[in-house]
Amino acid sequence: MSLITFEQDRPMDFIGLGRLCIDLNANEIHRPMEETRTFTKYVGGSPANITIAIAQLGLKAGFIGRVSDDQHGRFITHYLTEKGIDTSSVITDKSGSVTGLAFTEIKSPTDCSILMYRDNVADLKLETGDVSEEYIRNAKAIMISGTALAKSPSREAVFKAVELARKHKVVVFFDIDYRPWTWTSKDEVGIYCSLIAEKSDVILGGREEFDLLEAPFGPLEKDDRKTADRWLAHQAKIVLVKHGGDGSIAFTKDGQSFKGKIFPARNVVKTFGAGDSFAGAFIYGMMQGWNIDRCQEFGAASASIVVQSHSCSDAMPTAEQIQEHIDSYK
Ligand SMILES: Nc1ncnc2c1ncn2[C@@H]1O[C@H](COP(=O)(O)OP(=O)(O)OP(=O)(O)O)[C@@H](O)[C@H]1O
Ligand SMILES: O=C(O)C[C@@H](O)[C@H](O)C(=O)CO
Repeated sequence: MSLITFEQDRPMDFIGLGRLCIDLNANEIHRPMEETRTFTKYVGGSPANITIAIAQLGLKAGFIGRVSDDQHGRFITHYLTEKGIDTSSVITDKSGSVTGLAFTEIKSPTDCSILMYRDNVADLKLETGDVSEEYIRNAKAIMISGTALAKSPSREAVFKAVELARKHKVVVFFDIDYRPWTWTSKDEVGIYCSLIAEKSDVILGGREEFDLLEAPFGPLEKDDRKTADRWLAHQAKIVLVKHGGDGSIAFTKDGQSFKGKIFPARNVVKTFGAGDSFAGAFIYGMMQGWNIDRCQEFGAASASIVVQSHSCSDAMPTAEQIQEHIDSYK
């Protein structure tokens, strides 16, 4: 029997929840931000990227979020619509908030960083009233981004969405997605993200992200198996710990673990976007009923494609492109 069951009678496959932002990726690569003069604009925000990846793979996706009432907000909503993503739960925030910006610095294929401007951002204005029970009930799965827990009222909106998802047997994916901006303390990150991790079916995060969840409650052990067991004792059936270019390990409720293979990128442009493309393709695989190994392989191949591209959202591959990439390593 499969570890995760997706209710098949739902018109929507997947809902992303959280930030809808803009990435400004440096055009002049291999130099510090101080020397960068021009950037290319893309839709960004990790949960947006994951939802775009899933739509690109042919699944029916929607989004719950808020955008700013300006040109940037409209740019994002139009882009999602063009990608076939349902935006009926994407609300235009009228409070004078702005779109979050991520300036990316590409110093070398291994040295990349992100500088975020996130004061008064629209995505964190998401309210409980924006979360419709009917919308959630119509989906097979929902993905929560940990950053949506950084502030109220978005925090309460997340808790409402997760409770409704549980009530209607909608599979809850939780991507810890830690971004230092907008949180007020690390204890706050650990405590709120832990509360959602306890209620989630599948948890994805990097080693350091899982450490943040454990930090408020005792000395860190930095042990993937122990981390997984902590969450598998709650609701989780799969805990996936990501280790950058070294791949990932998936731990399952039945006590097994699976080390994901990687497809070393031949021509890395930048490192960010790997996690989002991995998550999109991994979730797609799960929704096809594939075994964990194959889901991880698909995720890793998608990430390998995206790190060789300038953007994240625009570069999300189709299922055929991912399969071709896998075959090219045989
Ligand atoms: N340089 C690379 N070449 C090929 N595959 C990679 C590379 N870097 C990462 N990956 C793949 O992507 C997966 C996720 O990467 P990573 O652990 O960096 O996620 P992340 O930290 O969430 O990424 P992001 O930088 O997007 O936030 C890895 O498990 C691996 O399969
Ligand atoms: O998540 C963000 O807000 C920024 C992303 O769009 C960015 O490109 C990235 O970091 C991908 O992991």
